[in-house]
Amino acid sequence: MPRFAANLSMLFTEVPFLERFARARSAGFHGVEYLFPYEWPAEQLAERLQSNGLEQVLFNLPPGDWAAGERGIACLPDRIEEFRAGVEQGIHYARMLGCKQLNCLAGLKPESVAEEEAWQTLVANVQYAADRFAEAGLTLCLEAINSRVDMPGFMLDTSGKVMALIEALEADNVRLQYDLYHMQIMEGDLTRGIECLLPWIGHIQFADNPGRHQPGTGEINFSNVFSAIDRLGYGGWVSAEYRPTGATEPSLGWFSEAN
Ligand SMILES: O=C(O)[C@@H](O)C(=O)CO
Ligand SMILES: [Mg+2]
Repeated sequence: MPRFAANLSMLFTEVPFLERFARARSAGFHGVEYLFPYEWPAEQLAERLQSNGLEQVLFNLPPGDWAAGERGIACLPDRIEEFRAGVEQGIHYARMLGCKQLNCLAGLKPESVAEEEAWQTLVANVQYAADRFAEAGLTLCLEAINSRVDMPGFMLDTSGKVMALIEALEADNVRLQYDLYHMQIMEGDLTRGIECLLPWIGHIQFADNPGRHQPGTGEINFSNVFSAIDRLGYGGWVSAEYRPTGATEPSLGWFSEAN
C-alpha cells in the first residue's frame, strides 16, 4: 500500500483548520499536507503535528496574493525580491515543522510578459530556491497543474514542461510533483507516466476526474494506479487532495480498501 497522506486544505474542512490534524490522525493518516502554513505561528502547527503523531509531508512556498487569484510568483519578472523573501519564509517553516519537501508554484503568465521572459525568470528563481534549499537539506517540488479546467495560463501545465525546467537547472534536489488529477486532464496514460518519470517524481497527489472528488466518483481506476505505484517501487508520499462530495470520513472508502 502506498504511504497515504491527507491534504488538510481539502479534507476535513467540516472543522476549523487546527482541528483537522486530530481528525486526520483518527482516520488513520500518519502524514498531512496543506497549501500554506503562513497564517499560523510555526510553533502552533508544530505542536499539532507532534501531539497527533503526524508528519508534515509538504507545503507550498508563498504564492503571492492567493485570494486575489495569484497562483505563484516564480515566473513574474517584477516580483523576484518577494520570491526570494518567500524562499526564506518557506525554509523557516520547513525547519520548524520538520518538513523535507516544499512545492514551488510557477504562477500564471501575465499577458504583458513575453513567454521567454517568464520562462527565464522561472528558471532563475527556481535555481535560486534550489540552491538555498540544498543548503537547508530540502527538496524543491514543481507541480504540473492543468490549464484546461483549474488554472488557465499556469506556466507549468504538463510534466514535459516541468522536466524541461529541471533539465535547465544545475541542481539535484528538484523533483516533479505528479498530481494524478491534473495529469489525467492534461495527459492521461497515468501508469506509464509514473513509470517513465519515476526517478524524478518527489511527491504524488490525487483526486478523481471530472470533479476533483474522491476515488470512485470519476474515470480513474485507482486500485490499478495505486498497485502500480507500489509495484514500481515509489517510496514517497501519496496525498489525498480532493474535495469530498459530502463529509470527509464517508469519502475514505478507498483508504480502508487499501489498508
Ligand atoms: O493541485 C493543486 O491544486 C495543489 O497541489 C496546489 O498546490 C496548488 O493549488
Ligand atoms: Mg496538487
